[in-house]
Amino acid sequence: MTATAPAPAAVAAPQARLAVVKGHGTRNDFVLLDDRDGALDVTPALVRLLCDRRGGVGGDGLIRVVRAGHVPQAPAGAQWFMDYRNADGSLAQMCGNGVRVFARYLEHLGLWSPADGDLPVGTRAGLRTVRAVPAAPEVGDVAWFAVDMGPATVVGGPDALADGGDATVEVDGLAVTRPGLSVDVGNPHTVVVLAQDDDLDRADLSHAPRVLPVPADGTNVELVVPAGESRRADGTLVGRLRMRVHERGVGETQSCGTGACAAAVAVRAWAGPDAPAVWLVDVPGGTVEVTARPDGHVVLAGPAVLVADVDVALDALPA
Ligand SMILES: N[C@@H](CCC[C@H](N)C(=O)O)C(=O)O
Repeated sequence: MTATAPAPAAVAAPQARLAVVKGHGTRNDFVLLDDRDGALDVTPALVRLLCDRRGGVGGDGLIRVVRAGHVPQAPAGAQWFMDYRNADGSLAQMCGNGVRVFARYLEHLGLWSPADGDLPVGTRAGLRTVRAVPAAPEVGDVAWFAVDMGPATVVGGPDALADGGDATVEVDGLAVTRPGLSVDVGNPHTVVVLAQDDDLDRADLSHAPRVLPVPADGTNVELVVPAGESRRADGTLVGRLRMRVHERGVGETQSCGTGACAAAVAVRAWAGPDAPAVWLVDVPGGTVEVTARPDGHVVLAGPAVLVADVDVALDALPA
């Protein structure tokens, strides 16, 4: 009689895992992915699943860190490329809150340190440079990052300003259609200035505002209320805005960095040459600072926070 070998103990099939980090800038939140060697196939479906707030990790967008050498469209001068995707899986050219969180993530990965000096980041909108700075004095003694966002331009030029805007925008919850101003910050924005806080609070951004003429590539819509000016101890005149935003490819978010730049540039263009160059923009998720430099570039400053390391069980995501 031959001995029967004992049955092997059941071994669970190894699960496919993906290590990601969750981070945010003024509660505009992102799933961060380290793909430094460009080995991952990040499909729109995977982005949607990871950004899903119930079935996935949850985020307004996904940011993939990849060496610029692995990205044919990366601009010259960058070692790292920020591959930004909206929560619906679509590509966007630029994310102002995201690029600060990108820098914080590189620091966390040991791939860059503020002590190394400025960080040039490749994006689909071109090169953006990030550096560590102290927060605006109105906010307190915390560490921020500042980003040279390049030029932010009123698309229709002076004609659009003279006409009160180059678009009309219909927002649920607001009785009348409003004029909007198109501003290019590398990605498209339409800024609507409202007269009072009440209007801003009443706007229903659970649906996308309807913009005419319909922008060919969609747009991010910012609703803005001017909230006065003040002087800092060093004499700097600072304007203040309240802002809510409906983002292309996402929905209403708690903050939008490129949107804050667009809002400050639009209000400044309407206000004329004596308007402040520095603006604090209060969004539902916090405060960012936008500075219009004499050379036409805008600088966006604000916080960048990492909140969790997540080991995602890819098999658990719905097919
Ligand atoms: N939240 C971002 C902008 C992200 C891209 C935007 N939704 C688009 O499609 O252009 C920011 O902080 O700038």
